[in-house]
Amino acid sequence: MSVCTTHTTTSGLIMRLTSAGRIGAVLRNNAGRSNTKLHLTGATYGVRSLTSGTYRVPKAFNEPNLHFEPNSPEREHLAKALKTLRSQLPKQVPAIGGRDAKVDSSKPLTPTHLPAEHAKTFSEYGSASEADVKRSIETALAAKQEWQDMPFHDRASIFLRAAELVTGKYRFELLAATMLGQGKNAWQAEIDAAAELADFFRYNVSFAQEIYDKQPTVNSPGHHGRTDWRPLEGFVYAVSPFNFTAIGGNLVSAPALMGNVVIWKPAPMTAYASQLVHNILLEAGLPEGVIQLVNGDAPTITKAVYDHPEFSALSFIGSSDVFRELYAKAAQGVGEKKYRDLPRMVGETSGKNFHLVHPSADIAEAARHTIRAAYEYAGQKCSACSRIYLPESQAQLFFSEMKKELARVKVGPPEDFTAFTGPVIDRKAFERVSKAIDAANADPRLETIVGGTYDGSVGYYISPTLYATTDDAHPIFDTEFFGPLLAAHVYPDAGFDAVLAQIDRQGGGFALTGNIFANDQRAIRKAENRLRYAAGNFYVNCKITAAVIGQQTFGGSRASGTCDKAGSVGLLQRFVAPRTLKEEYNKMGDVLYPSNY
Ligand SMILES: NC(=O)c1ccc[n+]([C@@H]2O[C@H](COP(=O)([O-])OP(=O)(O)OC[C@H]3O[C@@H](n4cnc5c(N)ncnc54)[C@H](O)[C@@H]3O)[C@@H](O)[C@H]2O)c1
Ligand SMILES: N[C@@H](CCC=O)C(=O)O
Repeated sequence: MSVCTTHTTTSGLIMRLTSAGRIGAVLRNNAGRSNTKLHLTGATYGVRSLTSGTYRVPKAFNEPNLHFEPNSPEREHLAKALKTLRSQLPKQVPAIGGRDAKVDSSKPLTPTHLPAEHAKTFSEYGSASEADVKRSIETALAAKQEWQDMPFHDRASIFLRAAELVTGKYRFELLAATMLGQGKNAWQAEIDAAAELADFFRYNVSFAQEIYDKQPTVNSPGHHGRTDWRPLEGFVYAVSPFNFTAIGGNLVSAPALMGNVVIWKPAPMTAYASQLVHNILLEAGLPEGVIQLVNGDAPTITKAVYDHPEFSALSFIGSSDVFRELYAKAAQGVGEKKYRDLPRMVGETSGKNFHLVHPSADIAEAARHTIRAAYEYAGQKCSACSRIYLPESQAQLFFSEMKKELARVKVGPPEDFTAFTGPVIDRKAFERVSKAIDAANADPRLETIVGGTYDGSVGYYISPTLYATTDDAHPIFDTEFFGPLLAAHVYPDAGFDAVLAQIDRQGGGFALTGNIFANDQRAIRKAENRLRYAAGNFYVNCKITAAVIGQQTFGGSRASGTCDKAGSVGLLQRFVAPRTLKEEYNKMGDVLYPSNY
């Protein structure tokens, strides 16, 4: 029989000491409800493994895509899921996520609208106050010890189970949420909210295994060196953008898998889709406090996070300006010695991505790739093509191929399966892009090849637009519009070397994605060499969007980000603080060295 005494720690962790020296702990969440029970032995917290073996995680694989052809069963399932979701709108999303989280109806909720139909409210989300965020941080920190002590195989199991939930039970719900809430068509939602999300969960598990496997291989006789891949102390702040449901999933799963706890602030337009992802992780067995989903005003949430001494890393994806602001604030805090650690800044941001067409290229193929890269999802992928460089001899052919193919492209709402592309995300985006179009239409240096129109009466629609110019210094090549707006520079065929220098120089300081279309291998080699720092992802004879997890790691440098590469070991590595261990098996015997005699 063991006797229990109970102690409450400042972090809200209640520990029971038993006469047998075992510690039982009950974690409490914000509301003070007990939600997790565990038994701990001696001074060790967490769930111990009582089985033996160095387990290997299953090999990761890319989720096979569904294609939604007419009359396919998946198209039918998805149409049904869309209809169901529509009938439930607006979806209410609590300020703080969690298994039993409820919307506080005494507080105002913020609406989001369907990008394709702005008169209709899609979600209404609650806003966390500074005090709510502080409590969430404490809840996360209280969950940390148990989480980081959980054997890796068990942590991995949770994310592998989540991948199965994403691709099975919740696939169509996730797709419908991403389609209606973020304005993606079926295919764009499929490659994001089903495939990429599951791929991140599965591949991150393999990347984590790779990290843990990295151990010293050279040991002097009688010595043994090891690496303890510690999670960071404190907590990680993850801030995700509107345009990919999967990105939020990666921003939280990468640090969490390595034993960290995370405060997750998703973009408002993904409040509902992010809640689904969070709930999937909880259903897969993620302990409640490990990822704290917090909605609301970005500066308020950020203030609470940045005021906390245990803020240890920012994991950000979004625009360059916001990242710079968050980076600068963190640096200020570092200067003021606000934090125990030197918080890691991990961020992927904006792009001004290019296609380069060489005179030797297959022009019709280059045009098809360009349409997908520039106009899919209304040009709202960070990787989207927004500047293209065309040789004078091929420019007219390229333009006529673009016109021919674009005549087949339909712009419409996500529920119309025949629509190739849809609206931009919200009024702010619509105003930004339509203003740029007005300016371009009135600019005598630019020739309108296609598009140049917009219609915001029902949804935020901008027609796929292409301008051409011979002005090699036009500011249109330096601004990220984040819409279906492409600008072409027509260069003299003999000026290939000069255009390489121009591409490297232009792009608003960003360096995310770029490519070359060419059949001349010497041109490909030259472009690969000269544009080495102009893009973090450089492609040859294919479009610059749609990197596949496990195949093309993703991320840029210069102003585009810290280039830690989503979908790689590199990203996970940012969320560990390795400890070096060395053990000697021999006795020293003598303090003096032979040379001292
Ligand atoms: N490089 C990549 O991998 C990648 C991927 C997706 C999107 N992006 C970029 O993201 C941008 C589009 O996404 P967006 O419109 O959601 O970006 P955004 O910068 O407006 O918002 C990103 C996130 O930051 C939050 N945020 C905004 N202001 C903030 C502040 N002052 N303090 C704290 N948080 C704040 C937002 O609420 C959101 O959660 C584009 O620039 C695109 O290129 C980059
Ligand atoms: N990784 C995606 C882009 C993500 C940003 O929006 C791509 O490669 O197209």
